[in-house]
Amino acid sequence: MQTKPFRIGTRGSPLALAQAEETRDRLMAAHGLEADAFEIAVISTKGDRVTDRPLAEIGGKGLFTEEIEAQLSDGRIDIAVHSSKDMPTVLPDGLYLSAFLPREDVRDAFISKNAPSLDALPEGAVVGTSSLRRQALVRRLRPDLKVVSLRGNVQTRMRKLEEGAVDATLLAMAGLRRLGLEAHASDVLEPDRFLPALGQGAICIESRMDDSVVDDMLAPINDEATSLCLLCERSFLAALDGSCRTPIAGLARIAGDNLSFAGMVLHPDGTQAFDIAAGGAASDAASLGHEAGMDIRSKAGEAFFESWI
Ligand SMILES: NCc1[nH]cc(CCC(=O)O)c1CC(=O)O
Repeated sequence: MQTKPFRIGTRGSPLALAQAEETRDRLMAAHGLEADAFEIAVISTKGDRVTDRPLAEIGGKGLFTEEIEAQLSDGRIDIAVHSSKDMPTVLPDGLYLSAFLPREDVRDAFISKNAPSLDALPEGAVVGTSSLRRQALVRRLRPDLKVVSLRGNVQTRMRKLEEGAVDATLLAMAGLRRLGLEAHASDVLEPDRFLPALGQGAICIESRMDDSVVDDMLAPINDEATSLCLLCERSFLAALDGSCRTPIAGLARIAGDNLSFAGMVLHPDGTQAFDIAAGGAASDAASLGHEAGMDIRSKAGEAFFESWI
């Protein structure tokens, strides 16, 4: 008798595939299964198909997840593997983030052929990134630089850099490492200066709420510390209710039973930023994140969020 393979849904970019394979490999190791017990199903999303416009412009939550979640909801796949940072805070009914893999490097990398660091770029140099958070942070640290949008997957962006379309770009260290491209990083930006995106570096697994077989399958590969950090970070994001046009950054870290969180919202032009630092028991991850979000909202004032939209 042939048993049905366990189906893992993912986008088709090299990074997404590497993440799906890492998940499969961890499941194989945890359950003593062979690779042929799994099938990786590549699913194309709107975010993958529309490549000529900035993401914030296409708008709509779940640009990279909708088609995958539709297949998950109706049982065509058993789990979906995502980058946590690309996941909206509200998921379709009946689905949830059921496991998080141990977090990779959370930091952003600075990549350039012309300068060893962001500080060393000559005045007026062009930095290409389509992330509103990275754009705002660069403008804040280096108002003299020219920031332009640069979309495409990691490889595409590296190619555009190579071709000289921009002097520098910024990418997540996590993605570079998963693709074996970390040697391309000219510098690594520390979170105290360049706060990463919420969820950066964490692979998450989405599944159906009523699927206890899948829950049991995922339990041994879930990383508890990453899971608590993401609970805090996603609660922060949910409390802020940020549109995809709001530059938002934040990072939770766990040491023993304690969780510390740093969060920030920025004006897209980098001239204004509000930040928050919080800490407490790791078991209070959700409320710490929520309160940090409410706090930063009242600090910034509602007008701040509406001033550029
Ligand atoms: N939005 C694309 C995306 N989503 C997750 C990562 C990196 C991997 C991660 O953060 O886990 C990237 C590429 C990048 O920002 O460089």
